[in-house]
Amino acid sequence: MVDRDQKIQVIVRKRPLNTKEKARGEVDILSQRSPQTIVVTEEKVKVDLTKYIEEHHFTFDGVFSEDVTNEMLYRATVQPIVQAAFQGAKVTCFAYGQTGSGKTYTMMGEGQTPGLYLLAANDLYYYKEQLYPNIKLWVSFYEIYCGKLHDLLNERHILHVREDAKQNVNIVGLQYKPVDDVQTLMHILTLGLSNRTTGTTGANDDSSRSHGVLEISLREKRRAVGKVTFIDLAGSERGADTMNSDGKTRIDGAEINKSLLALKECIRALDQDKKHTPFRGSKLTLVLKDSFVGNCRTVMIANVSPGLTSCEHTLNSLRYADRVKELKKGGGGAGKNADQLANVLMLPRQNNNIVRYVKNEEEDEDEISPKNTNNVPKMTFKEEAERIKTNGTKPANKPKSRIGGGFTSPRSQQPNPVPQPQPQPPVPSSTPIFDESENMDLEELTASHENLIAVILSEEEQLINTHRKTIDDMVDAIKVQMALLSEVDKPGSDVDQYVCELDKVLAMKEEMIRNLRKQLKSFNDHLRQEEAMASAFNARKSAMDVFDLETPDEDLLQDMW
Ligand SMILES: Nc1ncnc2c1ncn2[C@@H]1O[C@H](COP(=O)(O)OP(=O)(O)OP(=O)(O)O)[C@@H](O)[C@H]1O
Repeated sequence: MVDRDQKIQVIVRKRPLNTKEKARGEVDILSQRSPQTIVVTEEKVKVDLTKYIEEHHFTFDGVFSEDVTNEMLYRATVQPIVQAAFQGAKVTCFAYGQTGSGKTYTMMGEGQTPGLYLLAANDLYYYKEQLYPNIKLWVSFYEIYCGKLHDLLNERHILHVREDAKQNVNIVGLQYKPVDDVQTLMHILTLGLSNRTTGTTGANDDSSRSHGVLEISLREKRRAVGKVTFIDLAGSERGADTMNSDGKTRIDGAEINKSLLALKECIRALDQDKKHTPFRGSKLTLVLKDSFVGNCRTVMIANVSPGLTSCEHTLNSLRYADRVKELKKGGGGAGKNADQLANVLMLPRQNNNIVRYVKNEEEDEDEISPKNTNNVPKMTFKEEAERIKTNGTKPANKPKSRIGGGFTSPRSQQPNPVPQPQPQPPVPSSTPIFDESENMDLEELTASHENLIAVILSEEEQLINTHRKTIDDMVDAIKVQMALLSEVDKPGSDVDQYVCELDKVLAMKEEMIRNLRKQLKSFNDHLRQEEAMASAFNARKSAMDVFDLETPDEDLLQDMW
């Protein structure tokens, strides 16, 4: 059983071999040696093709074998800390692991077997009824997919994250449903899960590429008391799709990778009582900011698959979990390379020569958040419009406008038909396509790729916001022009005034389009650059694989001697 006073518990759960794996005659490579230890038995082949076995030992707060039920797991891990939520704690439980390793089975359960969501809810209701009758439970359920938040209880509506003046992170528009009993919660969860799996389309879109976040908040009247949050993380191996042939899959994979690395750093900061938590490192950690500061109880469950074919992923999952919380310094699965592994990207080991580094804890959080390396000015469009209003087109001794001036016509006016934006011709890329790639090694290439993906993700969001804002402003501009026309048609109207106002409106429209196209071009250039970088990487990687085959590593040569 976990120690209820410990802030972080890292535990490992092994699932049984499934029917397919058994039918294939797969060997079980995982054995639990003690309640805290698990051993991976990896079969390796020397260059002379003789086989040998390498054992990897890992120690965690708890190791649970395939015989352990969801209920047993719950009693030992989450139940001891659930009640703390009524005393103001933020209880958070993560399920981490490769696709198919049992994350959803653990969280949601299957058939008649309830998962942690329902087992915890049962206990929360029990405590509420027995001890805290004034507290109400509210549920929200959303997913983070490709860096965007979707409300699973509101038809996958896109949600936006905002930080207020007090630096509280708010998810604007997220629906919270009151739940008075476990049956209602069950119903809500089923609805949310159906939105999670059916709401996506396309070959690469599935729930294993998204993080599912279920939050049960405890509130007394309007006051937040505490909360229990469950996060069914994206399949950990999805982060290795960063050099896939499909651009969307690559960007999505990089986002997953970034979020899992940022999550590891945030939990480590919590574990080590660091003053600074790098929660801005990803959308996932930003929305979970609350779970990394103050009165927190966190359980990370690393789900692992036992089959030989999953060996690489299982080792990566165990190494990740090992780094989340170091139980014994320099030990566990990290072994002699602990320091280096602290920063290694958790890619399958065939990509081991691709080493990527994240910032260490001492560095400023702003350095960890994606850098805005593009040339798009930081100025918001509103500021840009203000600038034009005040500097750009303001005529000297401007007569007071008869129609109020400016773009913002009152919302109470009759809506005008929204003009469709003119189709934009493709913008030729003038940015040099990744000239330096030829001089970079794989490590530098991977780091640059990571930065570029961060830029692309933030540019995409900015571009869509600017586009939306441009359409709104264009509608306002049309209203202003219609008002101008109706004024100029009146007998005795001031034509000079009309000319001056119309000129101002047209100049602003031109500036809007210019700004939008500038962002579009930068985004487009970066997408092309990313493609070029991915193909440079793949070419370099293939060359290295050939080299690796021809050059056996030193350990193996020594073994042979
Ligand atoms: N502990 C377990 N006992 C019995 N069956 C299990 C266990 N864990 C997982 N399974 C089975 O393994 C399969 C895959 O599990 P699950 O869907 O939970 O994986 P996952 O990690 O959530 O994958 P994804 O990332 O695709 O959502 C399911 O059919 C599930 O029934």
